[in-house]
Amino acid sequence: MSTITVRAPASSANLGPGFDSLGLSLPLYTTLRVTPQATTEIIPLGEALAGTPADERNYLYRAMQRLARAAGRDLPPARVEIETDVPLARGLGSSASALVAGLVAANELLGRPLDDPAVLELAAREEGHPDNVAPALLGGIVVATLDKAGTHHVRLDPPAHLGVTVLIPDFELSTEKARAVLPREYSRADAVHALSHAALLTAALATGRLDLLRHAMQDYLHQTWRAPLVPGLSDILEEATRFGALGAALSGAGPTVLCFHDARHATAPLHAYLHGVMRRNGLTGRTLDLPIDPHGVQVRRA
Ligand SMILES: Nc1ncnc2c1ncn2[C@@H]1O[C@H](COP(=O)(O)OP(=O)(O)OP(=O)(O)O)[C@@H](O)[C@H]1O
Ligand SMILES: N[C@@H](CCO)C(=O)O
Repeated sequence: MSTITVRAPASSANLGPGFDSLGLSLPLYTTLRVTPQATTEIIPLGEALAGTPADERNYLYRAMQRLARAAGRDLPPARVEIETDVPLARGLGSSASALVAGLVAANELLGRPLDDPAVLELAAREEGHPDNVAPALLGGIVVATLDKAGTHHVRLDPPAHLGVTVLIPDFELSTEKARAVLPREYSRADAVHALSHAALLTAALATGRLDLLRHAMQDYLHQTWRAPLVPGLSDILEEATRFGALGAALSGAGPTVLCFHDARHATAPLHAYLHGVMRRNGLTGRTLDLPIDPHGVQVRRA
């Protein structure tokens, strides 16, 4: 019986002002191996998934069932192995990566009853916003909307030389908690600030205007409210460009912080600065340089 292997990448959403609408794909992966067999077995592998259910309550398995339901089909029994190197609840789209892996694996298992736009829409509705699931599916940088009319998106190839440095602190922050601190209403001035900066950022990324990132990534819609949950965030947003960052933002709902850098230049000063911020705030964590993943979700049959 052939095994379907699905590898869905991590992602960084918002990029500052693109709240719930802009994200990019990063090369850390959730991997799902599905082998049809007589009974269903769900096997989370590795320390990172030690606390996740090894039964039908598992988030990826529920995603598989969700797709089968949307397709009006029953999920055949299978051995389902799950691995991930996306850190959970850190603002790197672990839930979107898991959701996309589950939906795509079930779609493959069932002979692709849903086309790609339908899988994207299902993923965006399940997650509640498209800014992690769209880059996890499509790779690159994606700007996407989700409304009554469904999802609409444009995928951008990353500009040449654009690299990412992430600071991943050693503590979890659930998206639910980080959304609960946001105000219900905003002023017109805040709305204009947000949409003008998101529009400028999208145009800057589309045209390779890396010089505009610093200004275009300014955001008061969510980062201001979330800063108390992420020690050091305000300093990094203010100071990181002095150490080689092209711009900085809270990654998704945090606590990871993303800095863009020019991949032609050394990033050692930026890493030293970010570690210094962690030390000053009594935090531990790691920093990583990553390219933007151009591929999105990948499927292999063996
Ligand atoms: N591979 C996985 N297996 C089981 N559950 C997972 C897996 N990946 C993520 N999850 C679930 O998703 C939760 C994290 O989702 P959450 O939306 O809070 O953060 P995130 O997706 O990592 O970050 P963000 O949405 O800010 O980018 C985990 O606590 C866990 O319940
Ligand atoms: N746009 C989402 C991403 C995290 O899931 C947020 O910032 O809450």
